[in-house]
Amino acid sequence: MAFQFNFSIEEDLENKLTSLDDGTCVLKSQKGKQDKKQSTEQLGTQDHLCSSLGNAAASEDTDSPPQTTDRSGDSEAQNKQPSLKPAKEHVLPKDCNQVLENKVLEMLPGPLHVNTAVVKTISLKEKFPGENIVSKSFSSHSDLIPGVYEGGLKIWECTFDLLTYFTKAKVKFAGQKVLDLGCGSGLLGITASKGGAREVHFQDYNSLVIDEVTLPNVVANVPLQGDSNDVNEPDGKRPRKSEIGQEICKCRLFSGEWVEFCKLVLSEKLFVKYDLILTSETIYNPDYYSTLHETLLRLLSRNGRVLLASKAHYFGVGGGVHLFQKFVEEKGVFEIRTLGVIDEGLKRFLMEMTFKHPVNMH
Ligand SMILES: C[S@@+](CC[C@H](N)C(=O)[O-])C[C@H]1O[C@@H](n2cnc3c(N)ncnc32)[C@H](O)[C@@H]1O
Repeated sequence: MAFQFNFSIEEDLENKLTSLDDGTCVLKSQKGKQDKKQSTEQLGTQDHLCSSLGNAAASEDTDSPPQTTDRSGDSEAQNKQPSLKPAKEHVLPKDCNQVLENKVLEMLPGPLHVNTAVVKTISLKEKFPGENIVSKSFSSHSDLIPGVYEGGLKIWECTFDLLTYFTKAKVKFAGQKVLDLGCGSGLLGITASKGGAREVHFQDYNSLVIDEVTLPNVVANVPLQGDSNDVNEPDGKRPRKSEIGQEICKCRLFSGEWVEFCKLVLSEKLFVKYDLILTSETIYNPDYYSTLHETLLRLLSRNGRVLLASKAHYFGVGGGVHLFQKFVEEKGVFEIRTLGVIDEGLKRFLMEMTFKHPVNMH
């Protein structure tokens, strides 16, 4: 399957890269270490480091999580708890066109039922000088660093599995309120909005991911509410349905850790729960299962459903479908069932979760 990368690899960096047998790219000087290593870089052999390498010396996650623990100390204890990275909403800029400045758009290849453009970020270097999540990810040879960078800069394989499932199963988005949880590129939410969702929220752990990847992708693909994407704008100011060819979908973007994200949205007086929560490759770390489960429990509407895509197992981090399924079953709140198994390359699963006791609508 072809992958679309959001970051271009700078020439000098590219020259230092060498390919391993599994398609992974590593720095030539680091190949020896890589041969011995069996850790988080095994998080999916096909969607790998190359995507997060571009501009490796580049940006800074402008609001890195407050480090509640010293990561150089007892790493096992620290990894047990996701850092409580505060959540915030990323307000859409008045002039959305600005978001696409310095961005190169590419159409996603493959048999997707919607035309989706994704951005290649030319250079984050000037915008975010200094240390950053990209270079941290690069220097630790990892697609993610728990509590610091959770992998949203690239498009992970299971996102494409869910997109294919949407088409095959004719998933209905019309009129729904949708959450793309752990959105990264935001392709799931973007597809929902193209399918007529009334409102789509995007959440990613990292603020930089939202600003530099999700937001540009949303702006490039979703007709937004005038310049401000504000449904409260007087009708006369909004582009009419006929002008844009589809219903306007209200999009909101959030960064931060799941518990904090829940707190933020649930603090809104008029908050309405989600009809559909889409989530791809978010169950790799068993330490997060509790907060993820709690998030789904608190944010899903009683008759809503979660569509989740995951690899069978994430080497190095230890999570995977079976472990998560067991966790959910033990909690006893949701039904969890398998919708499909993709048995090429690394085995992957599509799962559905619904409340065991939905509200009787009649
Ligand atoms: C491996 S990436 C997958 C990105 C995207 N869904 C895809 O399939 O391409 C995992 C995503 O889950 C989110 N995530 C993981 N753990 C999280 C946590 N504890 N709190 C908030 N977000 C988290 C991160 O934002 C990250 O983007």
